[in-house]
Amino acid sequence: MEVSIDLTHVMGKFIKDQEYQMIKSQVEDASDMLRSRTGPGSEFLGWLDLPCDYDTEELEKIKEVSEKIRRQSDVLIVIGIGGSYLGAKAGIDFLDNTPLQSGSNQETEVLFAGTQLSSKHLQNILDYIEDKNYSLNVITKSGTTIEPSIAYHILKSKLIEKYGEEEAAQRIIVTTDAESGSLRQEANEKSYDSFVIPDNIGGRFSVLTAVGLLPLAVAGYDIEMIIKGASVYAYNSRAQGVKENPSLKYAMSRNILYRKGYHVEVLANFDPRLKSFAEWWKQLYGESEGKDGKGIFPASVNYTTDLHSLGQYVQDGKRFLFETMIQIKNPGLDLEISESDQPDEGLEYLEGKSLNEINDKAMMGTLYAHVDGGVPVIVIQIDEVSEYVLGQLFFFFELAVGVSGYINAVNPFDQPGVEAYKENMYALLEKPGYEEKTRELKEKN
Ligand SMILES: O=P(O)(O)OC[C@H]1O[C@](O)(CO)[C@@H](O)[C@@H]1O
Repeated sequence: MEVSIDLTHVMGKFIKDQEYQMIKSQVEDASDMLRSRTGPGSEFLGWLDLPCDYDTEELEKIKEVSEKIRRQSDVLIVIGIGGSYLGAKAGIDFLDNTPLQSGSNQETEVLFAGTQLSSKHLQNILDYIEDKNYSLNVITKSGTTIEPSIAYHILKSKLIEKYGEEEAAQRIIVTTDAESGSLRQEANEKSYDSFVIPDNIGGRFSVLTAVGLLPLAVAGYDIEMIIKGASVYAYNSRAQGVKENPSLKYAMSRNILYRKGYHVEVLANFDPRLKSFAEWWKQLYGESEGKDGKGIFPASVNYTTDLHSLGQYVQDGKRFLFETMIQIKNPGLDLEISESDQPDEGLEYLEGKSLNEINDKAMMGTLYAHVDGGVPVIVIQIDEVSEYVLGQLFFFFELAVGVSGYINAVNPFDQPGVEAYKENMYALLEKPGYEEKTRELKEKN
């Protein structure tokens, strides 16, 4: 497989063979529970067979609608938050060939709105699209999330102002629940192009549905190859035990480390194309595992940049961290260091070497240093940057978190904790239905 895991730098020093042997049966039980759909949250396991049983009609519809958007618009604004945008952003930034701005080399640029409540951010988007043709893809499973609802409200009224009701309806694409919510109703009434987020797939596991695939197709990427990568990984992993299955090995090793007091996992990359991928991973792991007073806290660093900031803490600070480094074996483009015309520049030892080679040494140097400093380092290797590998990587992490949550005896498919702030916010905004909470919060002041 194009995604593999290397435990050389944790086994022995941080994980004893007996620990591995003793947790093995728990990992296999957790995996069986997932596969047999007998564990908590099993009504949300639609993602598990999704890539292998992909609905070809749905895929064709995604491609058709993406072509229509590409024909009519310079910009697609994806409106969504959490699982309703992180996967698309992760994929677009991972596959992006231009180092400076996400999506900027594409015919139709993909921007994201509704990802927070900043007026400045929204105004920047409004200014940017002023003289451009654009479409909106509003993505929300619940249809009630406040950030995308506000962004949609503002952007839709601008769209209608610019194009009129009739043409605006050709430029709005809704991705939401099959039946419930006002957005579904609006999509039906106005005949918008629309996609369904299946009931049995939670937001953070939805990247391989139209949620992630439509924006990726609009950005010009081969979504069939993404599904192919995920399906090959999903298919092969079905028959594999802990010894062969990279997701199970990952779930196993991080749980052994967690039990030994390594409570924070730092996902480290050595390529900015993986920066947004880490954001997708943080939501997937944070919402799936952080509950019932338990769970590994998922954090991320972007090396070598962060070696000059957080690197100090990782090397030398409090010892409760373990690192998971993603290594791209063939990163593609490789610049060579030419001969210097200034003899005392101090770079002579690098002449003739390439940037990828130097980056590789930076990674190995960091890995050895961190292991010596008491940080266990798991290495996940991917062959290259491609749609196929992206599909594999998405599925690798989804499968691992399902198993990992079960090993730690939590329901990895719910997220009750995110409601607390929402209730307070609604009460403070005096939303009807929250009167009692409003009174309670006002008494705090
Ligand atoms: O797609 P929705 O319903 O707008 O939700 C967006 C995100 O908000 C959350 O519910 C958390 O508030 C996530 O689980 C989800 O991905």
